[in-house]
Amino acid sequence: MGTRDKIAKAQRLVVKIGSALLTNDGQGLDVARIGLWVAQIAQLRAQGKEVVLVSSGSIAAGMKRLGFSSRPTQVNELQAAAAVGQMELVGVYESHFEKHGLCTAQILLTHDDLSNRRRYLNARSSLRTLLGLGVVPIVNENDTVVTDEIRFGDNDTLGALVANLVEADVLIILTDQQGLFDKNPRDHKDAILISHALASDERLEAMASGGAGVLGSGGMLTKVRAARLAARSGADTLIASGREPDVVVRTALGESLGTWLQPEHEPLAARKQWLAAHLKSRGSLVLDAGAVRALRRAGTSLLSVGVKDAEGSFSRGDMVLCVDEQGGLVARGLVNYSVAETLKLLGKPSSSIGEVLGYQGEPELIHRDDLVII
Ligand SMILES: Nc1ncnc2c1ncn2[C@@H]1O[C@H](COP(=O)(O)OP(=O)(O)O)[C@@H](O)[C@H]1O
Ligand SMILES: N[C@@H](CCC(=O)OP(=O)(O)O)C(=O)O
Repeated sequence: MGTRDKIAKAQRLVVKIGSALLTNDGQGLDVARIGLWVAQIAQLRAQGKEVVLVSSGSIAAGMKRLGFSSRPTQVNELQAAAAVGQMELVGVYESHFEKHGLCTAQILLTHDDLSNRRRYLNARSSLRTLLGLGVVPIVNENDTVVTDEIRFGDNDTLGALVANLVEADVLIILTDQQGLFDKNPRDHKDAILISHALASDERLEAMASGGAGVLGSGGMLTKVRAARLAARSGADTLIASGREPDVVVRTALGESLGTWLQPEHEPLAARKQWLAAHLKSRGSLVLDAGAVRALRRAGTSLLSVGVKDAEGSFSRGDMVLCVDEQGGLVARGLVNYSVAETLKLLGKPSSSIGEVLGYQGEPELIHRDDLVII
């Protein structure tokens, strides 16, 4: 079982601070407490570690500034609050970090920035450059321009994707509870803290499905899912209380605080991680039993001979789901042919592609480098 001293050994960490913590019971930002988290991050930096901070709080800060007494429901008002509040949020961080001689940078990301491979590579390169220069990047979702369909929504997911992006060793999620309990501690006095688990343990989702607090967005469920996402690139996740004094520093010294969720598998290669996490599927392919076996056991490419049906509106290069004949998800991958071409190739050997389509493309429907087995 992995241990929390990994924080002490970690070279690169992502620290996520949630809305539930950052705000003074909905009364704007808790500036004094932000100073305490900044001091902990400064200690990590002083030990030579690179830290990316993912911080929520723009909407809560903007609400106070604009005099909204409750969280607006209209998207344009939420976006206005985020635009106003983000200014204050980064200002507070900048002034706290400055006291420790540290320089900060603001990075606002949207789903598109991470799902478009070129922009993903650009985001990765700027973050790595900033870290190399000793800067502490402060990331938030670009709430002012996102629409509902493309929102990350909660910052736990964003934190995990950033951990993937920079290949962090550890993702630390600071929230208003001591960690993940076996049930929502807000509703159950007898809830028990989970100290260690594998991020992939399916029982965690049921424990975490108790909903979010008034100020937060995703609750524990998005934190558990974030841990699973972070595990794809090999990162361990700590979910802990940001109200516990010096929680990060004490954990690094070996104290058993919070919930530690560790990866089970070897990290996926960066390209496959990106594939698994970012693209929305445009259709699906139904695989026969032989193809399912070949993909699962031998890690082969997917050939048209093993595909029985195709649906959706995908083009060459789009992401499709590969399902078995019972509808169970087997893999995701980038397909080499459009849906119209694929339908013509169903059940046919690769050697007939030239004859069926009138031109010779790749012999595989999906190359194994472009496939992620689920
Ligand atoms: N099993 C659980 N263990 C701990 N907290 C839980 C659990 N289920 C639901 N929660 C809720 O999740 C909340 C934290 O999530 P959220 O409000 O989204 O915070 P943040 O803004 O830090 O992301 C807690 O206040 C708690 O009420
Ligand atoms: N991007 C939003 C934060 C979304 C949010 O509240 O997320 P979380 O902290 O995970 O509950 C903001 O800055 O207000």
